[in-house]
Amino acid sequence: MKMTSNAKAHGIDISSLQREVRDLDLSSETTTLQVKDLRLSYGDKEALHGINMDIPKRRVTAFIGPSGCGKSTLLRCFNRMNDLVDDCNISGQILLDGNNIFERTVDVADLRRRVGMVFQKPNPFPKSIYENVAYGLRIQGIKKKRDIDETVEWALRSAALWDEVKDRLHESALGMSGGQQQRLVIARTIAVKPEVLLLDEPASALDPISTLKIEELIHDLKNDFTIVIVTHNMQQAARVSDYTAFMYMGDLIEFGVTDTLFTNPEKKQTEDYITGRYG
Ligand SMILES: Nc1ncnc2c1ncn2[C@@H]1O[C@H](COP(=O)(O)OP(=O)(O)OP(=O)(O)O)[C@@H](O)[C@H]1O
Repeated sequence: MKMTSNAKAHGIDISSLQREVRDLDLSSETTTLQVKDLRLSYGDKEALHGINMDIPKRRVTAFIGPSGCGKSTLLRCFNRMNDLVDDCNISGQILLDGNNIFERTVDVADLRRRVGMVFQKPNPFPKSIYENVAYGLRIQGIKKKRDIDETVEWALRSAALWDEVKDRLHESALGMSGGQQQRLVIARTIAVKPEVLLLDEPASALDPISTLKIEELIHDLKNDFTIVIVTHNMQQAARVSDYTAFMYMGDLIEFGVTDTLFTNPEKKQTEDYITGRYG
């Protein structure tokens, strides 16, 4: 069944997206990541001013908003990548399956396995295609070749890359196209079976065909993973996500079902942004 809405915002015709009609409702979702009064400062400049939100399990959540509003900063909190930034102070909580990820006892390497991240620019290791995907498994101590072979194939198939690379698994990953490299990085990330996949503008460095493949991949992967994607491309947010969060200057302005947010936003700031009045 297709959507029947004719609403258009920012040139986005939601009715043309041909998505299944589902009764999405944030309040009836299971929460994977719960953000509670999260504040973050770089030095004396506060970049997140107290964010509260529940990221739903096995859905795609998009973060949109003008440059500098804090999308990547918030995304990086979910696997504590901001720990690597000097002079960065965080208060509040993020609960992953109910446990605060900022607790001292949390093993950050384990957290980053459970919450994997893919960046804007594909960053394959200078190793073979096979070894890129096997890398995380070896770190986990998996030694049996058959187990590694099976997971490498599963991850490459899940990343819609297997058919393109199965005959050259032992060639360098650096010889792949940018779009293939990004799918390889996604395969590498999912090989260790994370619960959450963070995607920071994963297609912005790619051509339109590779972008489409990444978007199709996101659609397939949400059956198994909770996905959070930062994107500047509102058409992309509308195409791939179930829920969208609109941020502005360090605040979460509106968070809800993507189709509703794009066609009938509650807040004027959201409407101004999606209709192209600023940003
Ligand atoms: N490492 C850092 N050190 C200091 N300030 C930072 C750092 N990273 C981000 N900021 C500041 O924090 C604010 C939010 O930045 P962030 O990159 O999260 O925004 P964004 O919405 O992802 O932007 P863009 O869409 O341009 O990537 C900005 O004012 C930015 O200058």
